[in-house]
Amino acid sequence: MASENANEGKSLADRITKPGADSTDASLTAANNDGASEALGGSDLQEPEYDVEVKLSDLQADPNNPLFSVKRFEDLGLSPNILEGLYALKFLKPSKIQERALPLLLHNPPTNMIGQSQSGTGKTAAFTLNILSRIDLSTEEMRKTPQALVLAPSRELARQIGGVISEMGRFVEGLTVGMAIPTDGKRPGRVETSVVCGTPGTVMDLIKKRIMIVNKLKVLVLDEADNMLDQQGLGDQCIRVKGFLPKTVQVVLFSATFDDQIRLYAAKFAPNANEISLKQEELTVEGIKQFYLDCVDDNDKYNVLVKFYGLLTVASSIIFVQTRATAAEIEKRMTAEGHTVASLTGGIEGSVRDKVIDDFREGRAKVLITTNVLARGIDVSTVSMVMNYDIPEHHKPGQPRMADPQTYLHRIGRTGRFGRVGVAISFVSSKEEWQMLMNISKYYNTNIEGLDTRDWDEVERIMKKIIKNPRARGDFPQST
Ligand SMILES: Nc1ncnc2c1ncn2[C@@H]1O[C@H](COP(=O)(O)OP(=O)(O)OP(=O)(O)O)[C@@H](O)[C@H]1O
Repeated sequence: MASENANEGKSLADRITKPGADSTDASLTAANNDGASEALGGSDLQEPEYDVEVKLSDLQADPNNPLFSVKRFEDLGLSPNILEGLYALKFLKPSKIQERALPLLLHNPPTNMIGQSQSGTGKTAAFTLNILSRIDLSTEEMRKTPQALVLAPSRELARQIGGVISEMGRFVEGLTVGMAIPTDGKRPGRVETSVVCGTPGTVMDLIKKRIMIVNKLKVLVLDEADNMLDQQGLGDQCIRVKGFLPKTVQVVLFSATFDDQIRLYAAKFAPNANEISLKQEELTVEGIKQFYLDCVDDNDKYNVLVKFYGLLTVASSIIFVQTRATAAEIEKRMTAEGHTVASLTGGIEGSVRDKVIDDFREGRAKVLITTNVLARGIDVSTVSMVMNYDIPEHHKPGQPRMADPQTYLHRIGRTGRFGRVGVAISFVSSKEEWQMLMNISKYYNTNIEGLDTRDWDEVERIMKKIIKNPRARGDFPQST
């Protein structure tokens, strides 16, 4: 039965242990096919997950759902060894983005792509299947030559994507996937893998030092592309990386969000691209129920937070804050009060970050306090609740506070993955913050409902009512 399966409710990323974790070189690790299956640590992916199947088949039959599809993976021109990887993962049908993007991505001659779909709808598999289809592993030399490069905004996301590619390509003979992420001061080794996943700064460094040779590169993917092209530092580095690549490289940009300005810019970065886009009001995921909690002032936010965690047992949740200092402060206070929490922010050494996120994935840590560093892409299926302790905002010195709707959408998208149900709760401690949240609500034409902190029984009742799906049992707030 599904509940006895150690992998119940786990997403692909959850099931994958860190790629190349055994390697002595922390930055440049190769997870080959054998390593990928070893990474499962004896877990049984074949075991039926009835709840998932029933739920997914319902959703995938609803034409309005982003998981809806009329096609089968077999109709999308994928090779048998790639299909085998999908079967092993129990991917029954493509999601809408996979169904639409794959024929365009796989078509020859290769054409650039700017692809948009809601959070948790399977963009990673879409670009992974294209990569696996395009790389040439016919000779030993080619197997050691970087042919596909995926850039992501955080080391955690780069590692996650590397794991997904290894796992999905576990039946593709000769596949190796390398990580190009900061090494905590250790000297990186030469990149001799056909697929490389990394962060732009490190990749740029490796290319400049000629540790990574890119003249045979066929595919460049920017995941979270709007973020990658928007941020001053990341954007510059992405442009410089692209400048080193063959002119024929297929540029693939994916994200859940592309505002108008970035879309124009993306079109320059990926010229003549096929585009798949969504309207602003189509971006929110139905399974994610959005709420806000009124707090008297900034200090009161902490009281409300611990009250919430005191009343309800939450298995896996993420608390998003605006600054590293707030993350450290909440971690300290919650730990002192006996809560088991972990914190991951940009200031921490890479190897420590890896341990924190791996502990969270494996369920050893249930509450993760973090900044926007983990707002995007992270796929941990057991996350049933996201807290916006601080409402995401743009920082423009000297200007009035302004909500950041894109970051809001990505943060809340860490729950409700691929048809699952989740809750997002934002803390509001002033009129200004309430206005910012209402602006976000208007931006997406979505409802963000108030929870009354004077009646915690009611709060608990509402929370429990949302999770009707038995799969959510045990990973959602329970009465203590
Ligand atoms: N066709 C499929 N069938 C079943 N599960 C799938 C399928 N495609 C993807 N998934 C699962 O859905 C989850 C979300 O996928 P993924 O992380 O690629 O989302 P995403 O669209 O990149 O989201 P985000 O915008 O948040 O980065 C993953 O756990 C993945 O394994």
